[in-house]
Amino acid sequence: MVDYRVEDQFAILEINNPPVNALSLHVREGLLNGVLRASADNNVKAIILIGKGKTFPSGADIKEFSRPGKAPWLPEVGHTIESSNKPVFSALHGTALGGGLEIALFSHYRIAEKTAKVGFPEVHLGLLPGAEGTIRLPRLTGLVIAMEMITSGRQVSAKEALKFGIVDKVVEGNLLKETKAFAKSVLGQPLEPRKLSLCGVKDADQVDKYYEAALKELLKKYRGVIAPVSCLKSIRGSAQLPYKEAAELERTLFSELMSGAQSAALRYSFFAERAASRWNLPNGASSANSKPLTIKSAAVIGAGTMGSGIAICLIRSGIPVILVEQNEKMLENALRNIGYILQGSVKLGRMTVDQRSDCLRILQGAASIEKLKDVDIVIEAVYENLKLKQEIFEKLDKICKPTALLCSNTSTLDIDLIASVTSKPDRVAGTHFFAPAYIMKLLENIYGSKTSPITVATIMDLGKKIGKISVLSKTCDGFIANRMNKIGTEAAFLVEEGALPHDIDQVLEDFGMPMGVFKVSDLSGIDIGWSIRQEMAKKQGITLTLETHYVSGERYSSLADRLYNLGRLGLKTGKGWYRYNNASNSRKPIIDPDVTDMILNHCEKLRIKRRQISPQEIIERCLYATVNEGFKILEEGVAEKPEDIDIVWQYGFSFPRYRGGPMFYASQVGLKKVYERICYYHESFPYSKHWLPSDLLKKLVSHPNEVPINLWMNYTNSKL
Ligand SMILES: CCCCCCC[C@H](O)CC(=O)SCCNC(=O)CCNC(=O)[C@H](O)C(C)(C)COP(=O)([O-])OP(=O)([O-])OC[C@H]1O[C@@H](n2cnc3c(N)ncnc32)[C@H](O)[C@@H]1OP(=O)([O-])[O-]
Repeated sequence: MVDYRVEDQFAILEINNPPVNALSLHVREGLLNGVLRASADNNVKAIILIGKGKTFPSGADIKEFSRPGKAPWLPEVGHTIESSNKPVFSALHGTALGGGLEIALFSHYRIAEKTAKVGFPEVHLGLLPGAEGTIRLPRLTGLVIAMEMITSGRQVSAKEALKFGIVDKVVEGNLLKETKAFAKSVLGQPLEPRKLSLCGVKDADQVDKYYEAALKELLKKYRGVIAPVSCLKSIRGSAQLPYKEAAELERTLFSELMSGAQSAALRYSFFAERAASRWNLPNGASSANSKPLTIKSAAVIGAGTMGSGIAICLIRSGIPVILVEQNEKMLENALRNIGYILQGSVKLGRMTVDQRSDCLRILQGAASIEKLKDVDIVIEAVYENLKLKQEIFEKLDKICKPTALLCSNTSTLDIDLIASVTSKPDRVAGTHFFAPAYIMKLLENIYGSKTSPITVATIMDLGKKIGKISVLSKTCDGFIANRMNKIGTEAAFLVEEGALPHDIDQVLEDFGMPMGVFKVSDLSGIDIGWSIRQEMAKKQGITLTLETHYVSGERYSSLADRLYNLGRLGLKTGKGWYRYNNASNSRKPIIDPDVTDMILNHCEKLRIKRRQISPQEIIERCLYATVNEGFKILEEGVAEKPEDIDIVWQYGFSFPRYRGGPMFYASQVGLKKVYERICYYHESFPYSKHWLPSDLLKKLVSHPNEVPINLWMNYTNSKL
């Protein structure tokens, strides 16, 4: 794992632990032994640490964190490096992150290849740099930069690292050769000034001021998240305490974080995100054995908010797009708006003026779909209406080349029904973007019963290419995201029973959701949900009225329909579940007594006796109903694994990552407890079939060993 060789009186310790040279036990042993051996070898003048393959170590081995670890620990390896009698040079390329950067900070000198990046991403895992990174970085960069880098987890370029004093030289060409050349230029110089444990923090006298300012920012930016504040405390220790005591404080804070629920959830999320990109179809096809097609051109049908957003995602990645819209005025507006949105990206420094021009150059509008005969993929993003979509797909089937993929941005409709009107259902799939499509990271891809593995591979690959996190779902009503989302349904029932919209929003926001469900509903538009409900009613051949309380034996709340009838369509009309000050263009929701009156009126009409509802009940009703549906989704194979569901929730609904996602959250609460509460609510609300306990969940609780291991992750069994 660490190859040792001597060349030109340099001991080269080459770390070889693909794919990212993580600092696993054998790497730590190899480094420790290698440094001791080189230090004792009279033929060696200096030691070079370098990574084989694509990178210098990108951190500690995160997989080791879930099992009891073994010495030597990283700080011990680090101190052996620093106290060597020979100068140690770290030669950085790729991504020198976390423990990797800490090893470099124990070295006496750091040389970086021009394209290298360095950083401390531990905070994203709910941790802090635990091998004295929080003590050493401030000694090089000063407190402000160290605070910013460590609490944000930002990776900085080699050039920036040089400016900050993190690296001593940036080189181009052969990294090892350049490192040797640099080493020769400093050989013989005293090592003591290069040992960070012997240096002070330059701006230590300012620490309280910097700490307070940074803390204020962090509490605002990362509400409810523990690690950034612990990082800050440890950095403060680096300035206030003698080195050894600061290191002890860092270790204590690190251990606290490591044993906490947030880090467990964040580490799970790291692996879940990577697991979600791997997929298996029931017919044996998988991401491992299916090759994607190359997408060189695309078309988007419908120039509304979604269509325009999808077009932006594609052109930003260099894929030429034809945006189709029958209504000329709307097309003109959409093209102009896309220009404005990209202008906004330029202002935010996310793209250059030239990049914006390149994007706009590969975007063209068209009034009819006749022009789409040569494109590789079509993404339809028109109104959520099956008949309309089928008409479009029927036409596309005739116009597009036989190899073109035909995709729908539907959020609920059955892909098989859409595919059924085409002659090539194997080429039809769902590509469900989340609004705003050019910001939200999730792409929920949907396969139907006839979708081919090549089509699946291509849309999953396309997601990655356009910077999305792709998750695969089998077709069903609502797919993973919307089928599972029972928060809105239960929230409306809770309002009928006694809570008010802002009570529920507050509880959900305290839980960590960035925005409560009623605020989200106002933002996306009350009419959106209304038309979905109307479509559903039409399918069932029923008419919904404001007094409808049951639909096909299922409890139904018409509260949102009342808002729709009042023309309260949400933010766009200045009124919805909340009121908005349109005069000042404010998006800030204001509690509206008219809504409270409407709710009380509604309850009176339906003779519902209102009661006090606790925050605990709000969380349980909103989340456990969702989790129960998640287990049904797993049972039916709609989602292949719980990780897929959790990633959908993190990236589609901004579920707090530090809680892992609804399925992981349930495992942390304890599946037995969750199951018991689901049974209790099922008894209390027999007319809501989403409370009918999932068989899989029941089996997991009563006979965990009978559940196929790939359906659930290791974390769960320990919590049962
Ligand atoms: C006594 C106290 C001791 C305390 C010691 C504390 C030390 C320290 O402060 C703590 C840390 O370093 S915490 C760590 C701080 N460091 C970080 O947080 C860095 C985390 N890593 C990254 O950000 C990205 O992986 C890179 C940017 C490195 C590469 O991106 P890319 O090129 O797109 O590649 P990719 O697709 O992302 O990954 C490829 C494969 O590698 C896998 N894997 C990756 N890193 C791993 C790791 N550290 N480990 C294990 N595995 C790791 C990954 O799962 C995937 O596996 P799969 O089976 O193929 O799915």
